[in-house]
Amino acid sequence: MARIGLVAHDDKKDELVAWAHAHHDRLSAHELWGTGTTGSRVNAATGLQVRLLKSGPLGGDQQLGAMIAEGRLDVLIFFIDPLSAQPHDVDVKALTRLATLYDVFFACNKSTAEAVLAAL
Ligand SMILES: O=C(CO)COP(=O)(O)O
Repeated sequence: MARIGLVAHDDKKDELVAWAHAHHDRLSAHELWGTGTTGSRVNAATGLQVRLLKSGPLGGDQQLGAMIAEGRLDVLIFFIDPLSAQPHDVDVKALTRLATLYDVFFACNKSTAEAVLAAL
């Protein structure tokens, strides 16, 4: 069982929800964590039990970063929107930096998320 963080920027939330729905059975075998809005949407649409952190712009990205730094998260699935500026860009950078630094599985698009999930 892996500990997986799920996050998506607003324009990518539909895509992440659809991906989680498509992989419900596989994902249900893992411990799921999510930023507030993303996690709530996945829970409502799929019936999965994502444990909710704060919304990303209110500290949820940093909570996931802290989990990575403390060795409490194995995988980060973060559907990033490359076409929109984010008001909390510094938090996004901090999270992606820690995911890279601590060498956790880190998928920022759907194709990579498919590969990571298949590898778990
Ligand atoms: O902002 C986010 C990632 O940077 C995601 O946060 P929400 O899931 O709360 O929208």
